[in-house]
Amino acid sequence: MLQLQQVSVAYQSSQVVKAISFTLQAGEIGCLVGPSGSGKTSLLRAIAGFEPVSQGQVLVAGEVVSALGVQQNPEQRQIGVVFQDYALFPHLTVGDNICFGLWRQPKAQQQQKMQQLLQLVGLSGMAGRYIHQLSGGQQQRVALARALAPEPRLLLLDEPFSGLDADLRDSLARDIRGILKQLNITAVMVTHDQHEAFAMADWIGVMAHGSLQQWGTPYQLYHQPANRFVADFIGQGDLIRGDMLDGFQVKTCLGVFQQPQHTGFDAGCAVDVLVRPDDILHDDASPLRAKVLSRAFRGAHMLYQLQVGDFAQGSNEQISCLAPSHHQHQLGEMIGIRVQIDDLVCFARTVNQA
Ligand SMILES: Nc1ncnc2c1ncn2[C@@H]1O[C@H](COP(=O)(O)OP(=O)(O)OP(=O)(O)O)[C@@H](O)[C@H]1O
Repeated sequence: MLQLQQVSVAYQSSQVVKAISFTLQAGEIGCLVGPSGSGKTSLLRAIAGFEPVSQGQVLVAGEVVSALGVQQNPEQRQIGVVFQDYALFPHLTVGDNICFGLWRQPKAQQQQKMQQLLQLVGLSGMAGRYIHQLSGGQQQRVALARALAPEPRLLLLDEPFSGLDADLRDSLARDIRGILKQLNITAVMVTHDQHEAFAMADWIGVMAHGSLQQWGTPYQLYHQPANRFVADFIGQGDLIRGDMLDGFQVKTCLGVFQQPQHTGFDAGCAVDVLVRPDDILHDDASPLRAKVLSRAFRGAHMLYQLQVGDFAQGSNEQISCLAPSHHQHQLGEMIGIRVQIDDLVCFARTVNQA
């Protein structure tokens, strides 16, 4: 449904999006995440037709809508956009906001469509209200209904939840995903919040400095990050030193870990091994001991920062452990841990990190 082939975007001479390619099938939701300035909005604007591409092409339903010398305007593309600030018309009612893009249709048809959409976004009975009479979450639902009204081929959402508080963001993201799936709408959302991306996306693209670092499912990004940047940006984790015993096994201060596929590193290579907090299980009976350096209460869980390795040898490796919060341990205490790494992720150790 949406295909990006080597898409670049430049402002004057500076290239801010660099040769990005990905594909979304009909009904799939993709999210672009990345730090501020990584080029997410510029890429979204190029897909929408608000910015030209400086290289590559964008295809919607197999048709080239952007390429060098080709620039369909946003209306021709039949793309709906939901902006960060909702961009609703304050002088119009909810109903009139939703009908705004339907002016070509007969009034009765507009009203019917509007009522259907209000029901879909959970705002039945609110057609007569003005925008300032709605909460932020309700306003965002109106913005979604307005973008969906002309039945776009593709929906683009630019940081749609950033003005809302954290609890509401998560639940609205899940609701909106449900609505888009119900309508089988293909969508691309930009966010810098990975939790939002996890709640919404079938596919996530991680961007840094204008380049796509990895395009994958949420599971792949978390468990099989392609590089250090993705490992660091997605989820929490620590890197500990490892030495490859062969292509499949690595020795660390937490023991030897292995995986059935070749790691890409040969015997003797010095690597860093990614350890996620959920790889570390707290177990008082375990002979593997770790020292509590700090702890942070997270409601159901306590996040412990632990020192591991041979302390006598001056090891200062640190990992995190997410333990049920009714296990209360003091700073400096030695606790038992077990390690359960299902996906082994190794990166070449760089000189300054040795
Ligand atoms: N109209 C413009 N003219 C010139 N440079 C721009 C323009 N818009 C964005 N940029 C620059 O392009 C780069 C990418 O910006 P962009 O807004 O696409 O990033 P982003 O990842 O969406 O950031 P944020 O999360 O802060 O919105 C930045 O360095 C920005 O300063």
